[in-house]
Amino acid sequence: MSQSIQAAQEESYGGSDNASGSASLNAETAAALSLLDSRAVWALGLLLAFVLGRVTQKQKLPAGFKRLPKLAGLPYIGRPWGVPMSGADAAWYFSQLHKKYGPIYESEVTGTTHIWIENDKIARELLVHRGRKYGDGYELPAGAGVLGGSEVLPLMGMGQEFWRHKDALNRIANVEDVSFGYSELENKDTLRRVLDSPKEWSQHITTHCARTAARVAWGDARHGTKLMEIVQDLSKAGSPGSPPRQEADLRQQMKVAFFEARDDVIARTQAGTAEGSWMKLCLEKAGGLEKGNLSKQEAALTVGTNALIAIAATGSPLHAFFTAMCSYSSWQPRLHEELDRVCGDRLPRTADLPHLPVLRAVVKETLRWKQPMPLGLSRRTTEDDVYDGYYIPKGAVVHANAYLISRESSKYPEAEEWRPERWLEPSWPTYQEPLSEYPTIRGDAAFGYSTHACPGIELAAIELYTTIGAIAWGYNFKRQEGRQGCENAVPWYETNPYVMNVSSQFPCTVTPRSAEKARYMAGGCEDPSLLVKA
Ligand code: HEM
Repeated sequence: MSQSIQAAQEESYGGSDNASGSASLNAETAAALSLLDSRAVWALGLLLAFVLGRVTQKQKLPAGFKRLPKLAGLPYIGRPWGVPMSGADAAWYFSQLHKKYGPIYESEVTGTTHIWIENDKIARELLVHRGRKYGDGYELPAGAGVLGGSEVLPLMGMGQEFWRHKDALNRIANVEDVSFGYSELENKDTLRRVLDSPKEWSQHITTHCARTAARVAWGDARHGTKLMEIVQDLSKAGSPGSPPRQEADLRQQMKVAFFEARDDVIARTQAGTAEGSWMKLCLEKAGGLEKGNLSKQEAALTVGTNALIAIAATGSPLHAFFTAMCSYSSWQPRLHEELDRVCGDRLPRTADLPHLPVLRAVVKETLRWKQPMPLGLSRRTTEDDVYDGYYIPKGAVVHANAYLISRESSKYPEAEEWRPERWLEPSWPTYQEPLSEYPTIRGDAAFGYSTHACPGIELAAIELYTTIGAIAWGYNFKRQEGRQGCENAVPWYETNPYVMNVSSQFPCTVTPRSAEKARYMAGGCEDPSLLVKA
């Protein structure tokens, strides 16, 4: 076909004595035509595949069941495109689909059915009440190749091994003093670092999370330094196209760090100098741990990955708190008034929490507003199921979209706004009494639903309440004004495909609330080498 059109074209140009010009023209024309040709073949192929797909799809559905609303896609390959890779776009993308397809729908990617759940009622019905059918592990991009599903709890499938690890984790993560008192000790040092270099507030928050997690995990904050590097590398290794070599190195790096930290606790326990920690509990098989009976190797991996998750997960709402303070500064006087009235000239403690409803509302609303895991943690179904007449196949990947669930309009009017009053005033649908107990982040959907739901919720609660309380007790926060403010916008929402959402550092002016508070915060810092960003 292209040959005859080429001949006709030569004729219409009437030949040429410029041989090279003619040759290049012909080459261009031929290329364009072959592109046209290939487009036609593609179009025909796609049409054929579409028709075939419609037929086969209809055949696959068991009799008597309805098919969930399904996102359009290509047969066989399904819909591998669509979900934006990063930024607020992902959240926006799903809100548009939600409007069109409703609260539960499916899509297909290379033969796997993905189920998208976007309301709390359905998420609870499927993931809680039928939890065992919806609890199989699903390899995440950030986990694939780094640590296998058989080694870390969040990626494990259901079964005896899962329950043995889960039981052990629940025990170590829920002892009477979940943070062993380290959270409050670290708060004081963090305030000191922010005083020393306030522009580096984001770095200080990450340092705070790493030190606290390392102390809780191994009784020594120094192990946190390595974890900070690993958390950064882990997100890089999870990027599409990252070389397998890098993942293998990271896997090795993680294991070395976890085993070294474990051996350090063994040595300190033998010397009688080990402070309280998850690892010490495991080694002593304290608090009923003998039941789970994790080997030393399993304990090293369980404690290590738990510490890594704790750093990334708690860092997210701590960053979001700065965003909220810069965007809704009128709440600062109300928060300061409560903290001064209840705590006076010292930092807030766990025992103060029943008297700090405004602080708890600020924390809960921050968690709702900027979900740390906006698209949840995906699970696989272990058997076929039927919901409301709709067929959900075995092996489907189920995503509970935390971002949209936390924005259901009947429950959360003005959902895009950060409004702590929705937890404090009876006119809002989410209000609950008594205020000495509510609002609380315990049981919050941000910690997941399924049998895999977060075992770190108690530690997260202590850390978020006391750390945000301490920072708010000591400081005023202000976004940049004028031209600088326009150039350095406060980030709205950053979702990414790697599970955890943490905003990057943005310019925020952080100043001590008074000279007296500054003097208090200046006193003491356990590790002065961490005062300035290395
Ligand atoms: C603000 C802080 C945190 C948030 C928002 C958070 C959220 C979550 C979510 C959404 C899940 C998945 C639940 C599901 O599959 O349905 C999860 C699982 C998990 N979290 Fe957290 N988490 C936080 C802090 C922590 C901390 C401090 C620890 C450490 C003690 C921790 C350890 C874990 C572990 C080990 C899992 C996997 C559990 C399993 O697969 O059974 N998390 N978390």
